[in-house]
Amino acid sequence: MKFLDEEIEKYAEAHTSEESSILKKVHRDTYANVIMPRMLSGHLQGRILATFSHMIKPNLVLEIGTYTGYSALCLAEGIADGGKIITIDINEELEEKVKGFFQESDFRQKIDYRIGNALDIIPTLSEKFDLVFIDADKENYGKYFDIIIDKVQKGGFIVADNVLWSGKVIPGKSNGSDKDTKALIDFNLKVHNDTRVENVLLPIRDGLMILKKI
Ligand SMILES: C[S@@+](CC[C@H](N)C(=O)[O-])C[C@H]1O[C@@H](n2cnc3c(N)ncnc32)[C@H](O)[C@@H]1O
Repeated sequence: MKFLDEEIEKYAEAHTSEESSILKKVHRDTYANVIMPRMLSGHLQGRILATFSHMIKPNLVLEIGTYTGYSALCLAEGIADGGKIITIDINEELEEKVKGFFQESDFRQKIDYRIGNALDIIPTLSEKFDLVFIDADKENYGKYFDIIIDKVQKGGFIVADNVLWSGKVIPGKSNGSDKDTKALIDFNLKVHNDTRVENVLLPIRDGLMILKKI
């Protein structure tokens, strides 16, 4: 399913700042050579993530789900001097390619790329994050929230991708029985009812849940 009406998406992209040359390269290479390229955030969502990063000016960012590095490069754009993004992915097959992209970018010093299961790595992190982007396996979204919430600064943000799941989270649009749909329905309800955060569900692309820790 296309996330947005095609004409609207084209118009929005035509009136949005261009991607950098490295982002264009990651995009092109991912679509030519990597399976499931639709997982990559893309032009419009990438500029939104970069804008959030510029607005927050974070010292420390955590990303769960690097894939080919597109969103990590966008999130790195607004990081304060001396700050960094830790980005985690379980897929070691993409490691060399992604390292090459990061190395080629202006943000090579700011990106700490780790390979492994985020559920194992996150509990070992002692940092406090200003911004967290959750974009990995949907069935663990609730667990990711539980293990990161105490590692987010007061006033910091968590952004979770794909929370609309092509509309399947809407009552009656699916029977809600596949595990990813069920996990996202549970996640949306869980964070909406959690008094430690304020939230807004942005119906952009496949849905971005924005949580502010209060
Ligand atoms: C949707 S893609 C990420 C897309 C990327 N954030 C972007 O916008 O370009 C999801 C990624 O999560 C990774 N992933 C899945 N389960 C994981 C886990 N338990 N720990 C770390 N990464 C995981 C997958 O290997 C995949 O590369």
